[in-house]
Amino acid sequence: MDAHTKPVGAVLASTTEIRRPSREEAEAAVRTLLAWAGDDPGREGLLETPGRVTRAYGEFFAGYDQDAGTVLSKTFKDVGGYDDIVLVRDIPFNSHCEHHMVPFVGKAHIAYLPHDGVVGLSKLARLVEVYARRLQTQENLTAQIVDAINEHLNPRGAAVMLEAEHMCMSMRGVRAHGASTITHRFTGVFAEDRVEQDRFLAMIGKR
Ligand SMILES: Nc1nc2c(ncn2[C@@H]2O[C@H](COP(=O)(O)OP(=O)(O)OP(=O)(O)O)[C@@H](O)[C@H]2O)c(=O)[nH]1
Ligand SMILES: [Zn+2]
Repeated sequence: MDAHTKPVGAVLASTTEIRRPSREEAEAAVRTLLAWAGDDPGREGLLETPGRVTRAYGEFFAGYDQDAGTVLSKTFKDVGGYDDIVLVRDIPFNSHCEHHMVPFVGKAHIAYLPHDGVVGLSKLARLVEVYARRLQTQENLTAQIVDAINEHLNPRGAAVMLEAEHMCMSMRGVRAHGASTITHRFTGVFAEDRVEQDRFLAMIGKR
């Protein structure tokens, strides 16, 4: 496969292969946006900006080149028979909304009930990064995290809650500063058993 012909967003609905533009083409697009904003891309202060922006995009959207299966591939079974809730809360994340390409910023709370071993705790935060570093809706991000946990860890249940502020709602448009959006998804035991759901909510301080 040509270095610039990668499946972009292969996990999204479309699996169409889109040619990845070269860095030079991406930098030219940034110069176009600078001029569209009303500035002069040729002035000294902006000369290096297209290079910086494309490098920043490389970080913001690194998730397209990452894979949840790789992150969750290593599990541990020697945990003293522990089989209760494993919960990591307040995992900070930054993502970009797919409608406006501006950030939404918040925290993720992730829990699962182990079935056949546990995963390293840092891997849950890495899993959030795999999907947050793409263009997203908060609902899709929530669903993708839960689906990956179910697919790769096969737990008795999984619970994910995200809380985030969307800059497209605070910096522009309706300008609802401070409004936060909460999404959650419960599967397995967390979906079937209100007691387990309540334990999750209590552990993240929502009850
Ligand atoms: N459901 C959902 N909506 C989102 C998310 N991020 C941004 N949005 C919304 O996407 C919608 C896009 O609406 P449009 O009417 O197409 O675009 P717009 O004219 O820029 O909308 P306004 O933001 O209301 O000015 C807006 O209501 C945003 O608030 C998200 O993660 N989930
Ligand atoms: Zn938006």
